[in-house]
Amino acid sequence: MNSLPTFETTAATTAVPTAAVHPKITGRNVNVFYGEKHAIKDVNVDIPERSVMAFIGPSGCGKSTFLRCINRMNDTIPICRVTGDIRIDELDIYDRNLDVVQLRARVGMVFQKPNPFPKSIYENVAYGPRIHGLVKSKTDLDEVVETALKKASLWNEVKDRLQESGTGLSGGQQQRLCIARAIAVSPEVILMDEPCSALDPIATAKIEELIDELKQNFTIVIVTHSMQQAARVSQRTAFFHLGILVEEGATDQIFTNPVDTRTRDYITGRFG
Ligand SMILES: Nc1ncnc2c1ncn2[C@@H]1O[C@H](COP(=O)(O)OP(=O)(O)OP(=O)(O)O)[C@@H](O)[C@H]1O
Repeated sequence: MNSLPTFETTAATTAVPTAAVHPKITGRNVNVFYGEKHAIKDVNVDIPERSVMAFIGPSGCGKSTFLRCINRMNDTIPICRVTGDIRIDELDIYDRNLDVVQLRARVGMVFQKPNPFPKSIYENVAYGPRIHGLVKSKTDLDEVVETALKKASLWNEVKDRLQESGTGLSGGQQQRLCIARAIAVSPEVILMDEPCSALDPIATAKIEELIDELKQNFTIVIVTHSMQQAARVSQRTAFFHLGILVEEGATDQIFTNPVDTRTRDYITGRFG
């Protein structure tokens, strides 16, 4: 990192991206306010389909806030106001006629702390497909549960104890169960907010391996404090600082040849 060239600091907000590939998600002039607090400032971003984008940046820079905009989780915070335009495949997800329940089926979420329901392993996965009416019979449901658990690399560990409580699994298994629960409703996008921060290195490695496989079928956006993790799992990285998306690009480029001094300072450990 010491051989990095001298950098110019770029403008305060990101330019509108000119993506070569078809983006799954586009954000244009996105601003987020918590009351008077301006947490996200004029963010423009394109998130490519079937790949992993990492959001990195120092604590409080707005990574989770922006992530939560993508499935309108911020709607649950009364003082939060979002302006601008966010689209998934051209669909304006802030359209007032949009069904947010349907949106959250298309855009699944995995949280920092594994949060399985206090129900059986089977029920954790079966719940979503059942309430969204995705299955016609018990046989269908069994198949969906098995497929989701297999995709989440958990099936072999739980197939003989599907009726046991999901909360009785180890932390890493619980997180894979939460991923299976998200996958079971066939989302297009999976948002992950520091999904490994409560896990040990072995469980973390399993989740990272899984993320790598899942990107074949899903668009994944991950918030992480670990630059090593961002470098390992993502194809593109966006660096946030003080609510601004400072720089976004191919992960290799962000970590080896960032354009902006703030990005370089962060990845070389000068702040954050
Ligand atoms: N529910 C909330 N109410 C008020 N302010 C909030 C709320 N959630 C976040 N903020 C503020 O918005 C800013 C961005 O927070 P956010 O959690 O998005 O940052 P972050 O980059 O994800 O941080 P961390 O890495 O610590 O999780 C911070 O100043 C934070 O205090």
